[in-house]
Amino acid sequence: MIGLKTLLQIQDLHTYFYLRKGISKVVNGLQLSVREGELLGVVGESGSGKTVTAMSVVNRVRMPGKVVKGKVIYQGQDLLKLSEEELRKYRGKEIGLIAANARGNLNPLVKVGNQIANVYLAHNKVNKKEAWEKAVEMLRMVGMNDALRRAEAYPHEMSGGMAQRVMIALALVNSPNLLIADDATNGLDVTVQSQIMDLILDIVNKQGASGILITHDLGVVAQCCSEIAIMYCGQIVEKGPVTAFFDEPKHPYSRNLLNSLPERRITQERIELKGSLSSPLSLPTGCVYQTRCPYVMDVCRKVEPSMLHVDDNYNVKCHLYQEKTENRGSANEKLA
Ligand SMILES: Nc1ncnc2c1ncn2[C@@H]1O[C@H](COP(=O)(O)OP(=O)(O)OP(=O)(O)O)[C@@H](O)[C@H]1O
Ligand code: NI
Repeated sequence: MIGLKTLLQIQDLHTYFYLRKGISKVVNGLQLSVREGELLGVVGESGSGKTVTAMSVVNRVRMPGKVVKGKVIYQGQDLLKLSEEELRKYRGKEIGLIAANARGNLNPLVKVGNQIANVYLAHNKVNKKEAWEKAVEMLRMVGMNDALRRAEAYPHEMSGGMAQRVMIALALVNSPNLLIADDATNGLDVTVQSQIMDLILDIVNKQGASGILITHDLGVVAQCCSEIAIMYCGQIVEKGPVTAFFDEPKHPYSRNLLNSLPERRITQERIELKGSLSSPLSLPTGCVYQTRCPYVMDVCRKVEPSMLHVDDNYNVKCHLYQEKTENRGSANEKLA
């Protein structure tokens, strides 16, 4: 995978919520890049800011939230600098988003077939009939029996699994270059979950697209993704190839995550660790993980670590590590 072109680069992203009780710093200087053809799994505890990050990437954070700093560079263009109208050319076309909570993101008043057709119409030179046919074809592709009849249905007439499939059809109808799936299978039963995962993988592979898979399921990441990023308090604290990560996670938080799994078994259970995340309303100075870290040092309470490049395509945001220099190899002895 070395040398592949970067498709998306998130630089120093900060997204804050301005609440009555203070400023909630939900995303704090997040750095992340996705290369072409890569499927990146993003994992983190509930509340670590995964969804807010996904919404920030497509500039859909609304008051009281706001992206206050940073860049989201997609194929050389900073998406955060675009007007709403310019952005629309990217959303639903270049970038497909499967949002958490499918039903809440569908329009309750419009037949699902029309919702898909409208997204197709907006980006393609076709007439209404052709767009409708495309919608039905998409519903078929996402595994709906009786797609023609389903296209005529309203969201409330569908089960959660069906609504999720509609969301996927919507996200994929214009063959996006980048698919962002936020907890796409959350709340669905296990069989439907794996069908939907297969579908996403199949489409990403067939279209040569890139994907960001936001999930609690380390097993899915181990099975499906080429890269993994670990999120903590609105930052990516570790990112690297999946095989290297599961061989030897580097950040103390990642180690804690894997060790918390029964017999290091990778399961589908939601991640829950002892102690709680620092509140985004009062983040400590220095490293965000200092309050839970067994290796905490003085420097961690004073200086925020930078995202270090410790090995080929491998990054860790932790004072225990040193930037890889040409002759030194990876500095990973301190945790051994
Ligand atoms: N509209 C909002 N107003 C205030 N705070 C918000 C809002 N949306 C999100 N937050 C806060 O941002 C933080 C991160 O939320 P987010 O939904 O991104 O977490 P997540 O990692 O996606 O969690 P989960 O795994 O449960 O989906 C939380 O502390 C949440 O309370
Ligand atoms: Ni979420």
